[in-house]
Amino acid sequence: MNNLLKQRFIAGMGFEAARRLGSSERHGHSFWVTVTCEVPLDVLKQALASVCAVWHMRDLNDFFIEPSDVTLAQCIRVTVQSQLAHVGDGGDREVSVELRSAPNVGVCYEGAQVCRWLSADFSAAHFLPNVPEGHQCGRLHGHGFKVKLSVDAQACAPERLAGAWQHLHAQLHHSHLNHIKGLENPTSEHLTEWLWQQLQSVVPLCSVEVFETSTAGSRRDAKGFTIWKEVRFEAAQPFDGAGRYTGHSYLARLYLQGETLDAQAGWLRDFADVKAVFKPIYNQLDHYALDAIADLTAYDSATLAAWMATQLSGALPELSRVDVFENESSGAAVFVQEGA
Ligand SMILES: Nc1nc2c(c(=O)[nH]1)N=C([C@H](O)[C@H](O)COP(=O)(O)OP(=O)(O)OP(=O)(O)O)CN2
Repeated sequence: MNNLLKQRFIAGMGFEAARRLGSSERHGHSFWVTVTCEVPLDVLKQALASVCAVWHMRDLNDFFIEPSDVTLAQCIRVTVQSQLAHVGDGGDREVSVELRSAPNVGVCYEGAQVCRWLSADFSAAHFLPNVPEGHQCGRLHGHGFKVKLSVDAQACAPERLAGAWQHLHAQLHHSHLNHIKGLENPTSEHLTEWLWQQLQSVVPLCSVEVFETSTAGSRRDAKGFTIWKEVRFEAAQPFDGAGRYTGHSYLARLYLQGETLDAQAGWLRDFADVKAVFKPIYNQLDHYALDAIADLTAYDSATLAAWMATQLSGALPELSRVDVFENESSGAAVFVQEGA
């Protein structure tokens, strides 16, 4: 197998603006926008900043009759794309846009599809009955779970999505998950599958995500399952050619993908295994300077993510993507593609 790496930078930015939608009163939002594209991070940030600057502290109805999340995301995408048309060899750039208009709602524009998402919480107890003896998840414990439900934005209004979730929240909140039919082995993967089955005929579903802890979770979509595990580390980064350094509290997010789950365990791979495989890499990074790593050729987040993906792909054949963030506004994603 030859693993090809495709890298994309991720830039995030906020803006404050007012709007009136339908018959609602004029109200204010703290919007947050994330754009992903292959162009260098500083170029991407500049393009995003030029859109956000125009709308910041303005009334969005001065620009649009109905400044819905979908309209704003579409406009950001087209504007960023046109700003990037002159970069490198030019041509159309694939730009993904995620717009969060409130802490729990937003839209995501990827490829040709615009998805509307709703995030929500529920608190519940569970244990995993099929883990090896002594595994911490074999004991009865609990989580403040988060879910993120994404639907086709053109075919599902926010109220319909919220209504569909209310019904499920009533079943899950303050429950013992193992007692719910279909959740006898309530791994994150089984929870996403259960939610997928419950919602599929009710709303035009794109994906279901379950955040079991603040560092690990699972996603179910039409292609199958993705899980992620996050690890934070503190490192110094060479800043320029003159010997200056800066530093970041980095976040690495490792994604594993598969169509089917281990029948016994009910998961793709134990989150704890993913963390254990990452540990030797973590040990080289945490509280070190990045230029102490001999085979790291540059110190930006894309190079770091690619280096991690190369180190990890042998031990984690299901690895599909590695994200590295320097902070909330600056990061990169490296996609692992199986090549010929
Ligand atoms: N693929 C899966 N692996 C694990 C699941 C799961 O549902 N799917 N569940 C668990 C446990 O329930 C556990 O609560 C979460 O695991 P883990 O990320 O290992 O939890 P920690 O709090 O120990 O992780 P930190 O790295 O300290 O944040 C186990 N695996």
